[in-house]
Amino acid sequence: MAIPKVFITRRLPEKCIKPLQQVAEVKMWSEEYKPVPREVLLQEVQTSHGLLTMLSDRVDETLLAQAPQLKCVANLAVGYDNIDLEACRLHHVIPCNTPDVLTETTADLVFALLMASGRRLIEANDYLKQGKWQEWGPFLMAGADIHHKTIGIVGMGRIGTAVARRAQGFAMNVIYHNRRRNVEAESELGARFCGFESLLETADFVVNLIPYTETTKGLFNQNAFTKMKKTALFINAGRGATVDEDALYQALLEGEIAGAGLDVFSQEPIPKEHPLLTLEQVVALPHIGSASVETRKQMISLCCKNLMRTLAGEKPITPIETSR
Ligand SMILES: NC(=O)C1=CN([C@@H]2O[C@H](COP(=O)(O)OP(=O)(O)OC[C@H]3O[C@@H](n4cnc5c(N)ncnc54)[C@H](O)[C@@H]3O)[C@@H](O)[C@H]2O)C=CC1
Ligand SMILES: O=C(O)C(=O)CO
Repeated sequence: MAIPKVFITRRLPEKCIKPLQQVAEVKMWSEEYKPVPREVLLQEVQTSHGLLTMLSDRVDETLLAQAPQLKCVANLAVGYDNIDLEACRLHHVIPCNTPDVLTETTADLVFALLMASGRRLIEANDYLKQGKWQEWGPFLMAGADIHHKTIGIVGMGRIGTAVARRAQGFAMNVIYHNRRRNVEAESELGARFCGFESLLETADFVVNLIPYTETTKGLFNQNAFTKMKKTALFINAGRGATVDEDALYQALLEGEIAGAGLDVFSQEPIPKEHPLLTLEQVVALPHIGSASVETRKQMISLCCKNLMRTLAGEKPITPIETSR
């Protein structure tokens, strides 16, 4: 094959993609913070052998039908709900993701979000900077304890297990719900398997790390929030669409649950005027779970390696695995 062509859908540091540039003609969308327009992407795929995509790019039948030479889509994320896997299979395109390299970084952020929500860190910071701090008071910005509380992890895969390991350091009681039993987490971390409803009723911190699929769409609905303790905090770093956000807003407003820490939303970026952002008991982050400089470089490097291998006719390191 003549030199293959790769299109990257966001501007990435030249240094990170150098190895890829040595084996392929690489073209990159010029913006770092704006997604490539759909029509540009549809144009570019017509001549591309490889694509390096972001989680905001839809890789579907329409796109793949216009990409006769495409061999690989390397997604800069472990989640792959933006990719139609069946369409990839039909078009003989290998989809890849970035598992493992982001696990610990994302678990750090999940724990930070849990702590920020429990101990009201953002509210307290704003209170001080807005000049509201006049005197020390016994219950000034008093939050919820984290140590010795029960954490309920929904989606006990790689990241869930890494969060459980952190929770162990805080002497938390770890319960989890997952499609399959996680024997490693049970034996090494003392995590206890639970039915979904039982977890909701028991946990002080409900942590969502489940992928978005047809089955998990809107899993956290009004019924789920009603089951949670009134003192519970809901942490979401999985995907926004696994949550009915109207129901979450109502649950927070009516005191069905005490607060939420959210890194992901149904619509990203979430509009500034969204009702959830008006609540002081909500800590909201712009989807930064895996956003450390080191990890983002590793994710880019893994995407490049997957593309290079596939274009050379070899097996990629991390083709998307759906059987977990
Ligand atoms: N906020 C952020 O920046 C990030 C978010 N994520 C999200 O976290 C998710 C998890 O990532 P990993 O832990 O690496 O994936 P994983 O595949 O190791 O873990 C997911 C777990 O969820 C379980 N699961 C799937 N469907 C289920 C269902 N219907 N009921 C019960 N359990 C179910 C699977 O069995 C698996 O054990 C990703 O799919 C992504 O959506 C991942 C990285 C960063
Ligand atoms: O990897 C993912 O799935 C993310 O959401 C961002 O790292």
